[in-house]
Amino acid sequence: MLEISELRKRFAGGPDAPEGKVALDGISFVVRPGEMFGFVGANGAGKTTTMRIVMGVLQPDAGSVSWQGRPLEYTERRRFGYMPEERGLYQKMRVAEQVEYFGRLHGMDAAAARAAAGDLLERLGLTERRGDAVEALSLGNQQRVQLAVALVHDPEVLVLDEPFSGLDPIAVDALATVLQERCRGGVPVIFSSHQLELVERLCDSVGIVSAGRMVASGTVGDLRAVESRTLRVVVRDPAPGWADGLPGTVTVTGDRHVLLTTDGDGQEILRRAMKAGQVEHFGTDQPTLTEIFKEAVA
Ligand SMILES: Nc1ncnc2c1ncn2[C@@H]1O[C@H](COP(=O)(O)OP(=O)(O)OP(=O)(O)O)[C@@H](O)[C@H]1O
Repeated sequence: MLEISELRKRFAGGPDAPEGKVALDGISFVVRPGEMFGFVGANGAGKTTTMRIVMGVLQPDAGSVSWQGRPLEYTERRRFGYMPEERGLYQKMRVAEQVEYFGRLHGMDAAAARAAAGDLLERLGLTERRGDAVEALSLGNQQRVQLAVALVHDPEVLVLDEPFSGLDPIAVDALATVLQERCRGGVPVIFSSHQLELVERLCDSVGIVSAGRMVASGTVGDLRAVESRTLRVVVRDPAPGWADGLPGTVTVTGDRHVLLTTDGDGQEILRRAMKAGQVEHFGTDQPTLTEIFKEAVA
């Protein structure tokens, strides 16, 4: 597994902030083979810094990164697939040639690189653009090429900084399918994203980072379990004042009254609701990842 332990990083200050900036304040998490890990957090929370340290682009002040129980070195990192925040493609090089070239840089022979590039370009919807220079592509299509470059050498681990940003819904689905396949094949995948519905849909586990610290992590199910549950009761045409004295808030739409509460005795609330009118719904709402995120970083 990939193990990130107690990473700390402070950037040197400039004239405006001589004390410097603590970007990471003890970040730890693990990603297991076959696990898709969604790395989420507000702008500036520390996601990119963490991924750069994992990839050896930056050195931490303290902490360590290990893969399969051993500290990560250049040789292992070479077998990783990385999509950096600062996208890096050769603008004049043609699309297929570029993806093949990166495959060769990772040690593939020419035939294997050509086959893998052709397959990925097909999967990511770029076959018709394979002969175009990268600079002639739209930003979203350049992003697809960047993804093909990260994936071409069949990496052991994938570290992707906002891979879904700027992609249209068709490309999002194509990339999600490719990543899920790699994951099912045993590859740990870390990706950062601000698209929380997507993270919720795709990821086995999620880490929420805030100001350089991991403030919540686990499966979306685990994170939900520690959230306060909201009870939702919908009563049709109830007697006036039916919810007086009950905890929570009532909103009225037409003849439907909706009571939302995180407190109180559910059975008592149900009895009152049934006495007051026709109960159309009685149950707890599952918080979305967006709601969990907002609470965790508040
Ligand atoms: N090279 C640098 N020099 C100084 N400060 C930096 C540097 N790189 C990052 N930082 C600071 O470290 C903090 C973490 O930044 P980082 O890019 O890791 O956040 P992020 O979670 O990836 O944000 P975003 O969602 O906006 O991409 C920020 O306060 C940022 O300004």
